[in-house]
Amino acid sequence: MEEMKRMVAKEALKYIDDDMIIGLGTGSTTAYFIQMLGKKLMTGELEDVYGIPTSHQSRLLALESGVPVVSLDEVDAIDLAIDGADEVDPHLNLIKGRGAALTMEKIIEYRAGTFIVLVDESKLVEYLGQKMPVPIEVIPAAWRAIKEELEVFNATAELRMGVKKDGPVITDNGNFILDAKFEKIEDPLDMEIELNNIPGVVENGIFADIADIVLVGTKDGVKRMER
Ligand SMILES: O=C(CO)[C@H](O)[C@H](O)COP(=O)(O)O
Repeated sequence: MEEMKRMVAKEALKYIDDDMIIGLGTGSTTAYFIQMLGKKLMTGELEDVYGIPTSHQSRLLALESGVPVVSLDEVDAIDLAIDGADEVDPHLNLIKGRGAALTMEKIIEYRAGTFIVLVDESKLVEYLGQKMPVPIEVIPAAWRAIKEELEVFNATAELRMGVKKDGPVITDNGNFILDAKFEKIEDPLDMEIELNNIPGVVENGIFADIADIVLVGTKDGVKRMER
């Protein structure tokens, strides 16, 4: 599994040129990419590449790896974004947010000229919701009301609890995460919009029609899916 993650991260480097602004996703697969990008910058193989982190995790790792960072309000455009995913359907719709960084990830990746997703083959599903719940970032005061309102969509939601921390997970934006298990998400774009219409929802982990390229690590090498 780790080898597949390294393989796709290495492949993603081929899309990076000098003078690019790159959205830096969150998670273990993107972490390999950030470290490899740092090495290319240190050796001078790449120059003047700046990263826009999507989380504290990616910001700290970028700084540690030698990737200079900028924020969204300092740039005119984002050339490319690289990130992992928890599920990918055949139309390249995604579920993201296991790392609770979905809001900033969507803010950056929606605006990137090209959004490239890095996964291993275990993340490929026939339909969204097949294996994973949809993480939903919510304003803390609204979590219980939203949990109940999600029943309209036949979804069962759990408040995500911290590990090595008592009580709920607090996102980088100071909010809670509800993990909502759906039976089957028939229309990802429609569900993404519906969920964001619930007052108190900050953002949800369905990324419909955003990914341009998915690089899939398999036992036989890297496969490329394109929209
Ligand atoms: O959405 C995410 C974080 O919010 C991650 O990109 C997603 O969970 C995949 O992570 P990993 O590469 O560790 O499997």
